[in-house]
Amino acid sequence: MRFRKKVTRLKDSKNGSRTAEQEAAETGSPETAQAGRGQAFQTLLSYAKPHKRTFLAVFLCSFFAISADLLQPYLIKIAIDDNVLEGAEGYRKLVSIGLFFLLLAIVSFVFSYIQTNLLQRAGQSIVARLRNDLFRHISGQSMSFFDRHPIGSLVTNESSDTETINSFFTQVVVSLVRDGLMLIMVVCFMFSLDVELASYCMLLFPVIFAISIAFRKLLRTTYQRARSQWSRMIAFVAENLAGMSLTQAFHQEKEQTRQFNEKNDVYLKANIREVQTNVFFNRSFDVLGNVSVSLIVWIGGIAVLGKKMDFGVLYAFINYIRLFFQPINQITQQWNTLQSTLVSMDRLWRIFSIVPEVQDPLPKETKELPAETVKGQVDFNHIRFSYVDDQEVLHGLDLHIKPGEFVGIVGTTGAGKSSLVNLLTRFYDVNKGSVQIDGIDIRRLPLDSLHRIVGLVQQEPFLYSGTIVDNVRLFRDDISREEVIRACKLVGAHPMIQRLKSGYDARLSERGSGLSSGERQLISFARILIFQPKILILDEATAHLDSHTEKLIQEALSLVSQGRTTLVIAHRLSTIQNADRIIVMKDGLIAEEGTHQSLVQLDGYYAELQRHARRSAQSVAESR
Ligand SMILES: Nc1ncnc2c1ncn2[C@@H]1O[C@H](COP(=O)(O)OP(=O)(O)OP(=O)(O)O)[C@@H](O)[C@H]1O
Repeated sequence: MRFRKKVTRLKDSKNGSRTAEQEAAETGSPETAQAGRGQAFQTLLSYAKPHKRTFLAVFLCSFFAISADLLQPYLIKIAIDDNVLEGAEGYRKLVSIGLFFLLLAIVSFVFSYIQTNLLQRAGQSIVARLRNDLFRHISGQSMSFFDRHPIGSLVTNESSDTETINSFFTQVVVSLVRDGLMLIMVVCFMFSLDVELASYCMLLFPVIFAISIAFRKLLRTTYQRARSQWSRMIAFVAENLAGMSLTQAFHQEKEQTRQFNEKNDVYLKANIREVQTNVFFNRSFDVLGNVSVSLIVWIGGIAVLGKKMDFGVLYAFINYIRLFFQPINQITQQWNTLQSTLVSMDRLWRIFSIVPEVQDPLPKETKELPAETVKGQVDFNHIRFSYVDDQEVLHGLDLHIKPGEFVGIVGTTGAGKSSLVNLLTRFYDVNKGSVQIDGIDIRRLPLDSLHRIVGLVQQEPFLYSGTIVDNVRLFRDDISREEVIRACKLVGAHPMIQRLKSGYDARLSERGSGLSSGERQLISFARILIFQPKILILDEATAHLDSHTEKLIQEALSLVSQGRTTLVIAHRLSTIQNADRIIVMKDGLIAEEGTHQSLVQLDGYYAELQRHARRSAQSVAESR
């Protein structure tokens, strides 16, 4: 991955909290942005390196196309000064000049066509590779990364930021090459026609330079403002779409629409301001161009009247001064694209420079633990953990689970149940203490082995867009359809799948919508039977399941937990009544532990939770 190789790796601190550099890279302090821009730009160019032959061909095509364009006014000058007044002889030459003019137009068309195609192809393939690298990089990030980066903004990175980089190659680079070349050649033609008049025109350069400098900061600020408002709006839309059911359930549509309108308005204003600045900037060159033409007509006209200059030369000069402003106009119009490239590059660089907090161990520290030999002993040794510095969530928790033990975890919301199991999958790393499997610190296990050993059934299981079969075997073709069907039958998902129109080939829509959360959990259970992890974590569905699905889940759970160490975060206490041990969590610590019977007898926090659950169930039943 080029971008990742080249950027400065921002080192992660051992205990999981982020370094100052990492904070700075993510929050984008100006110094970091400045430091990163050079590297980011170099990296971007390294993406272009494999296409250097194409860029050379583009340069040659531009040269031929521009030469053909610029010869045209010169031909007309020859026609006017040398042939128009020559009678029959001049007429024949005029016909050949006309044909040559036509030939030049065809040459210009052909080379421009080839150049545009070559450049588009190179630009698109550069960006396709960049998008791949970015997607792979984001997919390899730890959960803390996703806590800090809204999905909407990552979508913007993956879509519009990479597309902007494409515009850089297909517009900015082409403009710099083609228009830069054109400018140089126009100046050469002007000097070859009349040195004095050409020298006057050179006075325009400092004026153009001054205008560009005057607008530079304003253009950048307005552009950046518009872009950040845009990405705020997209992030808002992405979040809202993900939480649409909640919005509707709590009749938040009006409020959310109001907030969206507000963001949309701010973006609209920022956008208008940006467009106004651009138009003003670009049109100021038009004005300068027209002033120059009138000066040339005045100075050149006097020279023609005084017989110091041929009329054809003046005609060609007027054409060239117009052509002189054309590339300048084009180049300055690319200013915006260049600005957007810099902003996008900055943003991509910030993402690319984030090293995942959770990583594979170094080779010398790696311990192999083949999945077949795992016994399933799990030890949480005095673990301390915080998502955010200074806000500890788990405070030195100790928990030792025997191979094959079924452990239920209960507690009030926010007690730290999910945080605890997230440490076992290494979605996050502990700040202090250690988590071990069969006596080996899980930070020493390669992540892919760890994830083969520890299986997870989430509260809201994620299903990919694809068929049921794809989702159970996770797109692995070496697992047969028959195995998938057998697993689904065992967990009791078969009748439900058969009710779907295309059965096992039914394509699930995004995130498995179309299936209830209980049904999605059943599919996840089938996955467990296919992949056979030695340790199973189940975050039980919180939604009220109908009694039939609840029974199916209970049965599936007792089936899949056989022969594996199982940790179940239970929201319904009935799920874990038969657990070997129940852990009761409170404020990031274990408050009580024991079997259901012993905890009821203790009449402590667990008994209180149970009474509370019973009261809630009663009031739900009464309200029906
Ligand atoms: N991604 C996160 N970033 C910051 N804080 C978090 C994050 N996830 C959880 N927390 C905080 O950590 C604490 C423990 O949360 P956790 O999700 O582990 O509790 P829980 O017992 O699983 O609760 P629930 O039953 O509601 O799922 C809470 O105070 C919560 O606000």
